[in-house]
Amino acid sequence: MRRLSAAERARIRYTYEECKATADWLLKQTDLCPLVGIVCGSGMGGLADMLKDRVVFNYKDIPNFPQSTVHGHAGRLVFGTLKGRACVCMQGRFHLYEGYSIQKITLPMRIFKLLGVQTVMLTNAAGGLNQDYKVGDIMVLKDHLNFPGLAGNNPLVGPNDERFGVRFPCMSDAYDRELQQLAAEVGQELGFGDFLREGVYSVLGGPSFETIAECRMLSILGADAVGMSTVHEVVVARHCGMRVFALSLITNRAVMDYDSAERANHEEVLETGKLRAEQLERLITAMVTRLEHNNNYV
Ligand SMILES: O=P(O)(O)O[C@@H]1C[C@H](O)[C@@H](CO)O1
Ligand SMILES: Nc1nc2[nH]cnc2c(=O)[nH]1
Repeated sequence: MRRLSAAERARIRYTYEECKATADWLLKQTDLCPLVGIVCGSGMGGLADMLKDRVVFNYKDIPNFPQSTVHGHAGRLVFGTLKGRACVCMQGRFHLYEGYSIQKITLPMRIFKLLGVQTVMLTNAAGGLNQDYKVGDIMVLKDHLNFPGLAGNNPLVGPNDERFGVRFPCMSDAYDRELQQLAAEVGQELGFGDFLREGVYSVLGGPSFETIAECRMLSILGADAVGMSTVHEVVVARHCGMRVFALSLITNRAVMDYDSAERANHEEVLETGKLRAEQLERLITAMVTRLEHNNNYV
């Protein structure tokens, strides 16, 4: 992991004007006006390579952007087209456990909004809690359990700028139902029915994986999968009015049994990402080509 400077760590949030300056800086250097923003989960950075006519920015060169510090998160913002549709893709995301504030790890969602993005498609690697799930399954998120948020660590804590959104955003419609339906249709057409699921994702702070008792608790509470990301981004994306679709690649089975010899590890997570890379690319590409956008959207 790269060491963070004290100054990088200290900065908690960015103003509307600073976010706008970052978005304008990016827009000046590309002719593309992306309507779709994609976030690559651990080991899924290959999704960004499917874009054509690419313009690539290293996070370290983007004003106000944090830096990726996790293996499997390259740290590049890639503009490009997918079957002619302009997209922007984060090849690497930020996590709470990297030491950034929750406002900072979600900054890219506000940049997406100011770039003109209307639909955000988030991917993540997650441990499967649902006993019916297998490694390699793709779970479309229908809801989440936000443990940091329930404990007071929500990215919207602090002064609210109405130019982004309202003080008290609704989350009962966080995951767009039409997009879930579209994923199911496209998945069936591609022959992915056997490994496409839908479920509830629970987020914890990480970086330690869960104990057996924690996995059992999450399962009892209704979670189908557990991870360390996505939900914070969803909250900020919904706050500023973007449509959200999210999926988890089940990269490992959460250990629920004291007799089990299984041990969660990041290498297995990255390996499973590689094995399902092609199917993930096909699912996302097919969905993007069928997304409808309102050109007058503000
Ligand atoms: O960015 P995601 O949520 O895909 O990353 C998951 C959670 C941890 O960062 C890592 C654990 O292997 O994968
Ligand atoms: N918290 C958590 N995150 C993961 N990311 C990939 N697998 C897992 C897991 O088992 N637990």
